Amino acid sequence: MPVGPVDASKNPRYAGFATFARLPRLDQVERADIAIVGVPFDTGVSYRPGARFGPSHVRESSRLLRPYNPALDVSPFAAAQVVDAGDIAANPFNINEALETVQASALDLTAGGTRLVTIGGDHTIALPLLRAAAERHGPVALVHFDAHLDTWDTYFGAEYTHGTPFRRAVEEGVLDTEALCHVGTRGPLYGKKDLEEDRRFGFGIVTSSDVFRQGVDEVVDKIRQRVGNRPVYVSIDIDVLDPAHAPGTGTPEAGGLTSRELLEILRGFVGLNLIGADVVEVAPAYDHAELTGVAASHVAYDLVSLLAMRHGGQA
Ligand SMILES: N=C(N)NCCCC(=O)O
Ligand SMILES: [Zn+2]
Ligand SMILES: [Zn+2]
Repeated sequence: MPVGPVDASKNPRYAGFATFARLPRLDQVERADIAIVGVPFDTGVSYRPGARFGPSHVRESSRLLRPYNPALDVSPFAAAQVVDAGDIAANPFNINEALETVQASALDLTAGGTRLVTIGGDHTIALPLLRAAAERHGPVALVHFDAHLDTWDTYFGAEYTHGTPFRRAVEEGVLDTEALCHVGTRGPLYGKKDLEEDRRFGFGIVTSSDVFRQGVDEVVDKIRQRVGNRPVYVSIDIDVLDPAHAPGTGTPEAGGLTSRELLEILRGFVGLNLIGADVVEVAPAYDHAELTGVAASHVAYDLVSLLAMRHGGQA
């Protein structure tokens, strides 16, 4: 029997230490099927800093999560042993070293087959997480939810930033270039070339406007066709949501998805071969009333649910 969260009917949910969803810590259980891990790192940002405080904010905002997920008909914390593995201590003054630490820690945590849902941190951290995923599964498919492409080349000559992880990932061969998709893209670019290069790397794009005009079902069909049954990693930059739904982020763009649209698309992923995921770019200093924290915690909860369904043989 998995060790579940603290019972909110016996211990008020606002009391005690904030682990994700009030789950046990990794060191309190014998083994974990799914682990939430934080990466408080934001040295890769190009605009507002503060995503280093994302993991603790998302944990605080996850206290109200309940054990049964009706949208997916699963009790994720009963179907699998889910834990909070704490934070990876990434060096804030040396990006290369931070990337190595994140990659090594992700490999460590997944050694016994544990699946990871990582809370950022800025988007730079997707690169070492994808490197670790590829070491375990070979080049992986990617569904990338974001206002931005994040396939730019360099900023101020720097290769490893939050605007460049997926270009580096393609160059390094950790992605399956037959099965790459951005979802929610919008906003001004540096030039048309950004889109041409992105297409050359193999990405398909479902823009934020496509989600609005075509609707969730058609978008889910397109993504599923592209991914098939390949091992797939899902990377969610919270700025894929409209700033009205997620103001607490570093590079906000108008015209984004609603949290309902994002959750509905994720719920269309039942049966995909999901091997890991992240939720990044939550910067609490710009949040209001935990809007962004709550959105991110619910998105992480649905990702955990999808992984738990696979673990429990439900999907
Ligand atoms: N990954 C995020 N959130 N933003 C990338 C923005 C890159 C830029 O400043 O052009
Ligand atoms: Zn973004
Ligand atoms: Zn991003």
